[in-house]
Amino acid sequence: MSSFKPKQVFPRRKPGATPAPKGALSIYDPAYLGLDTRGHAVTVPLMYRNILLGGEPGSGKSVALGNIVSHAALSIDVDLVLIDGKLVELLPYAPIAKQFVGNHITIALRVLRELQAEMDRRYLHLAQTGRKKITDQDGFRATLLAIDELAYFTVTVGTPQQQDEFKTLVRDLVARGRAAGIIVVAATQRPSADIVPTSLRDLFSYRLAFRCTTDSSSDIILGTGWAKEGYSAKDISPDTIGIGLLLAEGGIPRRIKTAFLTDHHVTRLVRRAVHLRRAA
Ligand SMILES: Nc1ncnc2c1ncn2[C@@H]1O[C@H](COP(=O)(O)OP(=O)(O)OP(=O)(O)O)[C@@H](O)[C@H]1O
Repeated sequence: MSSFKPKQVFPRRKPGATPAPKGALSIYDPAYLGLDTRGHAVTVPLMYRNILLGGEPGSGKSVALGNIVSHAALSIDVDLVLIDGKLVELLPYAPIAKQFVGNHITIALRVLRELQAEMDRRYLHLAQTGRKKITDQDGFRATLLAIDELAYFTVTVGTPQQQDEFKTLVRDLVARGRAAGIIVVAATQRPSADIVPTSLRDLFSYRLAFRCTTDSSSDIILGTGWAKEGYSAKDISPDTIGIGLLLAEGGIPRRIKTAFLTDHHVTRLVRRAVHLRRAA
């Protein structure tokens, strides 16, 4: 197996700006997710992308989401907005998050509305400057919005109106956020059409399906027809936690094993991220 050493990339800066602190990563560089079946490192680009993670409870979604959020934590050129219906999964990253929301739909809606307004401001800037997407030279920081458990906010808590508003805001951010430098990474343990309708799923350029109970729930994450082609997350054995099928835009699903950060790793990583962000 090959071992992966994350590139220590110094975020690109405007000419004349103070240099980035040593060891900082950049959101413009791909995030390390784990290994493929040949032992090769698997990375996913984050900037201008959205990522959907799905699978049954305990299959490894939060660990994968943690890998992505960890890359963003160490990337001093991105703000983290974390919405965690389970409260405890993303909580360790709260010290470096611009906004952290637990299992509170009213606050989650307020944060999403603010992000939508920010996205609109950025589109106005793009329109005024005749360009199509925000870059690191624009003076706008990238934002990573991570949502752990879509279903919690879209079917479990809140009134039907709040749940609908949550769905609408997330859909808008997934549909229009990329060019505005807003990355959405969302996880769900309920891969069903009411939680992830096709029209929403298709907006995610990267999809990662962990073990699913049926071929159709696997297809809900990866896309219709993949199970028939032999790519179904139903075939992942319950004993193999952290194994998933990763579909990258335009490719075919690839079996991967995610890297596993222990609580201790995460604590140390966040401490490092706090230091890097203070020094930036
Ligand atoms: N890549 C991995 N390597 C080793 N163990 C893993 C890996 N991924 C997950 N696990 C183990 O499986 C447990 C469940 O994983 P995780 O919390 O990510 O599942 P989940 O799909 O988010 O579950 P739920 O939907 O119930 O929250 C983890 O606490 C960890 O012990």
